[in-house]
Amino acid sequence: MGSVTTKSMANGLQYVEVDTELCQARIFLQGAQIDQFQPKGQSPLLWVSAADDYQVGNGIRGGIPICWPWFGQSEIADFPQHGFARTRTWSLSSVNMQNQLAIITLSLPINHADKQYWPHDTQLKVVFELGTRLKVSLVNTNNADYPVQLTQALHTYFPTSDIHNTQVDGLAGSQYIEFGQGPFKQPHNQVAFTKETDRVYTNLQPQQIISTPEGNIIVNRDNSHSAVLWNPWIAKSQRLSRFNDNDYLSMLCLEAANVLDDKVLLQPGDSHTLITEIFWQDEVN
Ligand SMILES: O=P(O)(O)OC[C@H]1O[C@H](O)[C@H](O)[C@@H](O)[C@@H]1O
Repeated sequence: MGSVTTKSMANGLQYVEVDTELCQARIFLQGAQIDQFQPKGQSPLLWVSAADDYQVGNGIRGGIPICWPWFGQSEIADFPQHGFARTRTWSLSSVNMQNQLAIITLSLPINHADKQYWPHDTQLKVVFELGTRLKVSLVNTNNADYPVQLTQALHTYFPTSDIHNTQVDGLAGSQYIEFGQGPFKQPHNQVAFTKETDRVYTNLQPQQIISTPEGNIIVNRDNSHSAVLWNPWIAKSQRLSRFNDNDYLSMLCLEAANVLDDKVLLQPGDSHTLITEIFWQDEVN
């Protein structure tokens, strides 16, 4: 039998600790941010910077920050990068065990202050399904009587022991925008890392494979035709908060998204679920 326990850090940050026959995981209520997921007998699937000190009000530099209700910079100056969901305290709505899967749902209460950013009557929840795989479903529902538009991303940080021996496959047919330039046609099915990479891909196939010296990580997306591929490389690593100068050697982000022409347009009463599922290709069962 597994255990799912709610705990607190000394500074008050609350988290849900999951320890089952299939995996070990940890999800913070702040940001509904999962920072640890490790299938039993396998390597961790999520990366977190050793420089992060888990402060109240900061997103954690690793795991899966939830970028919502916009990705990147808002069109409105002074609005926070990647929205506000990643620094708010979410409510733990339910915890279930189904077969050996732990299923944990959190929802985001929109308080009075947040209405300056998001005045719309919508509901946001996230469902984590934790087994040998990690499935994350971000569910938006529009309760307003007018259409609502948003962008979003599950900003997943993946580990590698050597970025120089890491590549991402499954990019054929896509196009990308990088550093404000483009769109460029993606020339090959795969990308390796030799410099700062910060690409917003559109028209993207639903599966990518990250090959690392530790093995292949499968990244599936559903209801998403866009994704962000990011490695800050040397100079940006030195400027990033909660990030060590050499951290770029041991991580990459591949972020399941709804951005650019893949943004979400919700008609009154409609729902949309952005899904990502990640697992080691050679699962141990
Ligand atoms: O530092 P943050 O606000 O967490 O953003 C971290 C990164 O997120 C995304 O991947 C963006 O494409 C990058 O440009 C940005 O640097």
